[in-house]
Amino acid sequence: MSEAAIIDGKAFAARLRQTIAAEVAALKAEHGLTPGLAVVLVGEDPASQVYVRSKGEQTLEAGMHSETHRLPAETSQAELLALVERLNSDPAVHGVLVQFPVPDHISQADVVAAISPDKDVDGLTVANAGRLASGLPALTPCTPTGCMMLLRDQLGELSGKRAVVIGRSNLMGKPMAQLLLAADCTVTIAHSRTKDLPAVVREADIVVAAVGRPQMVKADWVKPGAVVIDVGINRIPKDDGKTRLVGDVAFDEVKAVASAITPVPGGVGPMTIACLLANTVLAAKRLNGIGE
Ligand SMILES: Nc1nc(=O)c2c([nH]1)NC[C@@H]1CN(c3ccc(C(=O)N[C@@H](CCC(=O)O)C(=O)O)cc3)C=[N+]21
Repeated sequence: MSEAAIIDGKAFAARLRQTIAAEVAALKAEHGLTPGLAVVLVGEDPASQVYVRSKGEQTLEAGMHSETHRLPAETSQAELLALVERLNSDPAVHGVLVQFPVPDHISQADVVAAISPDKDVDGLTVANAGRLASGLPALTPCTPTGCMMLLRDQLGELSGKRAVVIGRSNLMGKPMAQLLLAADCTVTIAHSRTKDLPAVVREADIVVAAVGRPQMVKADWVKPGAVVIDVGINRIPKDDGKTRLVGDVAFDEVKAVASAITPVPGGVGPMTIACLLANTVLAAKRLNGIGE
């Protein structure tokens, strides 16, 4: 067997952002509509600051309206909810994203519940999760949406494939499973209580790893020729005291077995932000009654 193709999510995301920029230009010219994204960051989590900055920059590069609301860590839940309410009714804003994690004194569930489903570009509200599960038009979470694009590009038809999703979070594992199911895959959701996880993963034509455990998925867990999508973003210490980014998959060994694999960084991560822009454009069109 030859080595796996390395799926270039960075390049794919750059092309997707160009397509989005062209669509934004057309919306401006034909409808006088500028899609707008508001990102809210509470506190000073260093990783979140980096992500939020990239989101703002890429939103502007696509020709969209961008606003970033940076609130101190002591912000009360009531203050945060009041900001979300204001953004819900602001006609220049079509997407509202509150960056996670939020500080411990704020309930993530309450924050999500306050976001208008029509502006929920994270696809996290109960309304959007239910719409996705029911096969209705929805805003779908960005990371799984990006994974689906990479899978379709790699495999073409997904119908009938066996997919194993490792991880069951509301942001990633559950919506990923729903999207794969909607594409007619046979889907298993595995998690920390799954018995004999390696044997379950070995059944899969498509493996999506989203557990947050560095390099957990080993070569002997993977069926030869499977496509492996690595959603993990783990910082591990290097010998020189600095850190490096690794996924949930033992990349160097798994690439000898898989037919295609996403690297970390440069795989799924860049797709997440590109899909956030795509969701914001979609929300702007739906809010303004413009057909897809
Ligand atoms: N409400 C909310 N929605 C989110 O979608 C959300 C969130 N909160 N909180 C944190 C996670 C994480 N996340 C990433 C986005 C981009 C990269 C990304 O661009 N990664 C690059 C670079 C990574 C780096 O160098 O640090 C890569 O993998 O190549 C990674 C992770 C969105 N998240």
